[in-house]
Amino acid sequence: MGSYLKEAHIAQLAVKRATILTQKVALEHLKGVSKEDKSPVTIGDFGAQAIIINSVLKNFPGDEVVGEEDSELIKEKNLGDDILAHIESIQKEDSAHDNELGVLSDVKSICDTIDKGQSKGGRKGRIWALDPIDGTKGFLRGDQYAVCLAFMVDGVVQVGVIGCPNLPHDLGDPSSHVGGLFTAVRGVGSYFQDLKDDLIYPFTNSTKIHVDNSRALEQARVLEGVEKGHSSHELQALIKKGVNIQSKSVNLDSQVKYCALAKGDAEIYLRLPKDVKYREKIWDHAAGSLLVHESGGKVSDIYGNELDFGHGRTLNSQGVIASTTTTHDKIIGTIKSIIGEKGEKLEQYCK
Ligand SMILES: Nc1ncnc2c1ncn2[C@@H]1O[C@H](COP(=O)(O)O)[C@@H](OP(=O)(O)O)[C@H]1O
Ligand SMILES: [Mg+2]
Ligand SMILES: [Mg+2]
Ligand SMILES: [Mg+2]
Repeated sequence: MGSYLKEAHIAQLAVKRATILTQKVALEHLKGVSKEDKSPVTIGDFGAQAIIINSVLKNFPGDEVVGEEDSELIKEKNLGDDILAHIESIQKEDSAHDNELGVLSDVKSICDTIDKGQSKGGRKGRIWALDPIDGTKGFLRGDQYAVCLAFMVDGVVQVGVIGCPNLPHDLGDPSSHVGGLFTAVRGVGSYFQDLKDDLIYPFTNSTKIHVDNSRALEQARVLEGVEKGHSSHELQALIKKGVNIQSKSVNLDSQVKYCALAKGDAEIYLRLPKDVKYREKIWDHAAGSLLVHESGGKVSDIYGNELDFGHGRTLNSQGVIASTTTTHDKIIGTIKSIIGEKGEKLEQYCK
């Protein structure tokens, strides 16, 4: 099987166009509406999903898309004209790529395009997994968020592209430039480039990135989410204690955590379940997990099993541990020593 470089290039162009749209929304009006499950969604999520699905299906018309959002709230809350205005403004700015990405010019086609993201996923065929804004809560706070797109074949992620408009180039140096575009292609590697630089071909203007395996476990830099409802910070603290890591974690929203790990700015990303029944969405992890894999790291569920992206719209496993290869086994061993080999004691930490 060849490498999916054309898919990667279209994904990069589409993610970049969508990311710029989200930045404009962030500047102009940060307002969310509440979805059925009470989680927030914004004009930025809808606009980004429309742009990316339109671009993907223009180039690969037979493919399916598993996208997070649908158009119901656009109609209910009358958001269509606002979304259209943002899409038209970004298309005007990025018109050089209209031939490759296509354009959207009315509310009905925006809604129809967003609703093409309802694939059930699965183990067969060419399927894209899209999170138009991952970390919507971070986006609304003005913190980290990411635009995430993955391409899968027969349930295996082949390409992952993540736009991170607010991520410092060096996580340890807050004064460094912000804004990155991360790309992973299975068998080829993981790459980083400045979000503002031109995308001439997948890896022009970009740097190959690697995880940093040089630190001892006790010195490892740990990443966790910001939202206490999305992962168990209590269990994460116990695991850190168990492996003797004393430093404070860096809390970041979204898949920028995978990006920071992949480029060697951190060693461990802990995501322990807050709810034993919760199953992670594939769009929350598909792109990021390939990025870490291709940069030499390891990603698994909390028991050390590989994530299965062919199961459907969700994974059929609990939590995520992403880390350098040198630290992974010890973390999984420590988790099992706390929650039991099969998670017998997990429930007592999930309230
Ligand atoms: N109970 C839960 N457990 C784990 N993840 C959850 C969750 N409820 C929501 N999420 C997911 O957490 C994602 C954000 O991750 P993080 O906390 O690392 O920033 C959300 O993505 P969206 O913001 O795209 O909806 C959402 O899908
Ligand atoms: Mg959401
Ligand atoms: Mg998400
Ligand atoms: Mg989202």
